[in-house]
Amino acid sequence: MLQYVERTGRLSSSGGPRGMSTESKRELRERMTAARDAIPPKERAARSERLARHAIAAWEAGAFAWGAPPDGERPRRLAWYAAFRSEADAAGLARWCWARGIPVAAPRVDAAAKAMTLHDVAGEQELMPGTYGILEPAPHAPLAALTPGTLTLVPGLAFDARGGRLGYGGGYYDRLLAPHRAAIDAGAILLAAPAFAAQIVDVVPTEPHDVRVRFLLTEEGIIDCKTGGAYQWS
Ligand SMILES: Nc1nc2c(c(=O)[nH]1)N(C=O)[C@@H](CNc1ccc(C(=O)N[C@@H](CCC(=O)O)C(=O)O)cc1)CN2
Ligand SMILES: Nc1ncnc2c1ncn2[C@@H]1O[C@H](COP(=O)(O)OP(=O)(O)OP(=O)(O)O)[C@@H](O)[C@H]1O
Repeated sequence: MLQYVERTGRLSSSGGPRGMSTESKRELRERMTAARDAIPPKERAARSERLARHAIAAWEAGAFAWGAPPDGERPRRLAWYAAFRSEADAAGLARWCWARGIPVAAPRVDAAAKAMTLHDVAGEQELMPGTYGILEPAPHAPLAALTPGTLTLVPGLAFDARGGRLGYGGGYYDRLLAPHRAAIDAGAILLAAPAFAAQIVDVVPTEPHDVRVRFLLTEEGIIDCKTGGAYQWS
């Protein structure tokens, strides 16, 4: 069952020190890395499973509808990424897509070119350690285009309720998504960030090139940053 809850309810922001607006990107990266690392691995795994369950329920309920209402459709594809370090892990959502025949893509980093490409993957067994030790598709894996109807997962260290995002500073996702901004703004490509609720802060410092995400996928529920709606599987 999927419940709609008011956003003043249980999905909380972890706030921050007073004078939050003066906290730099570097300070926020350090603080959020420490907050995420402090969650014990077993607890991270349990929260990641809850996150995936909320996301699956939201997908099934049509919360990730793309295209104009009332004909909004469920996503046709998932652009996923393999979690590394202490990141929230949305692998449960990717496995659910594979089991249903929904195409899944994952990124490969070309560090020299400072670029990232998406490739089709049919299962986790097709991934291998790449740049930064992150599991990636093999070089010969077919290139995947970001097409309308793709629910695109975007990683990050900190997020705010308006969809502001702070990554590791590589700019990989901003550059990958830059050519697709019109489709993102039109709601044809939906961006969703898997994150622990502890990674949500009052305000993430953003710059014009930063792409906002539409949804936050947390262990406490799904937040629609556009409408302020929150969804919980129960
Ligand atoms: N799981 C996952 N996969 C992903 C990303 C991600 O954030 N998470 N990326 C999202 O972009 C890309 C990889 N981006 C990365 C960017 C920087 C660093 C990194 O180690 N940065 C250094 C600091 C570098 C500096 O400041 O000069 C660090 O964090 O110590 C790692 C990955 C592609 N795949
Ligand atoms: N569309 C773009 N075109 C070219 N350079 C860009 C673009 N977007 C971001 N960059 C560059 O990438 C660098 C890192 O940007 P930023 O700090 O926003 O990364 P991030 O979003 O934290 O990282 P990531 O996307 O890898 O998680 C900056 O130097 C920025 O100028």
